[in-house]
Amino acid sequence: MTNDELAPTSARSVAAVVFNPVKVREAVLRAAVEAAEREHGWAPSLWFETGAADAGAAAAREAAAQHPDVILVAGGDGTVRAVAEAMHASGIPLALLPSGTGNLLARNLRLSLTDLPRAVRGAFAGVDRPLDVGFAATRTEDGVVTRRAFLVMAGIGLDANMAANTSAELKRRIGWGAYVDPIARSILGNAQFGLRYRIDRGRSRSLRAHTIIVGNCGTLPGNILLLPDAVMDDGLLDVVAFRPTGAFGWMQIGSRLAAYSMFHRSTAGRQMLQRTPDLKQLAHVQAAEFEARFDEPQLLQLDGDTVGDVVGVALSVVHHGLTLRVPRG
Ligand SMILES: Nc1ncnc2c1ncn2[C@@H]1O[C@H](COP(=O)(O)OP(=O)(O)OP(=O)(O)O)[C@@H](O)[C@H]1O
Repeated sequence: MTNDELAPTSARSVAAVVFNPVKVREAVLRAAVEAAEREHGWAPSLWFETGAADAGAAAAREAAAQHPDVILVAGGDGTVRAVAEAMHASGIPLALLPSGTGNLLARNLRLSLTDLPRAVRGAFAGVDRPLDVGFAATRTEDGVVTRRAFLVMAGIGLDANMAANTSAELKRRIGWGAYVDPIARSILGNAQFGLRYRIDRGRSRSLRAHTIIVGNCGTLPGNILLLPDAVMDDGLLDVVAFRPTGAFGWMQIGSRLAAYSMFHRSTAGRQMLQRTPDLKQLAHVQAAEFEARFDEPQLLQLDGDTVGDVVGVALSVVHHGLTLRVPRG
């Protein structure tokens, strides 16, 4: 039976499932979804596969065109990013079934990464919460401007090189440990780049940095808390520029990130962190918009996927641009 034949004809609710067949065990996923349909009296769900050349945009558009009550996304951050970009304006809630390697969005939302039945039940009977959607308008050397969404982070410099140089096979086998080698090489190379930037359309300033990360969420791979002030639905992006000078600078950044992870868990710890002055090597600012022009083309990554070299980027946020459906509690 095709999805058209299954399209909702009655008052029964219906879900759409967009899934990455490379990342999920389809039979297990279908069994969990069918169990939830029976439990909640929903119509049979509509199914859409992502493809090697299209990480989810086409599937998400087809899914949204059927006006389902919720769209479940089974895949990693790349799949979620592509799906959210294509369907966020529809207003249909999105439920995550984390199935990637990093699952950074799910980690930042503190969702279970292993309990598929719970994640599926959450899609059928969870609660809706708003999420800000980041947008990156990039300009390439030949003048082409492209606008893409991101939900977790945009990274320029070391961060984007890490995303580009980490082999998918290694990531699959050893997870985030695969990032150690590219990080080490980038630190030893200590390549900095020059840029001119503006915050919230203010004065243009220049800066040299090793890497710049602009986050909607604060936690990096390996559970490293990079942006302790980042809140996913506050209408703001958190911008941090890594500007270490030599090995000592990297050590200071390392100790500061360790302190974030250690103290952020308690209220007293968070208050102490708020009183601690920013580290010069780790300059941080919150903004609704961050624009940058680079002296040389720089690699950009969005939610872990490399976009390519860009000469400029404007990063902004749509406050409550997406509705997420998450499990209760
Ligand atoms: N049908 C398919 N066949 C082959 N490859 C696919 C197919 N559908 C999607 N892909 C590939 O899967 C990639 C997206 O993977 P996804 O983001 O789901 O997982 P991940 O990379 O492990 O996630 P994370 O960023 O969380 O580590 C896309 O680059 C896309 O090319």
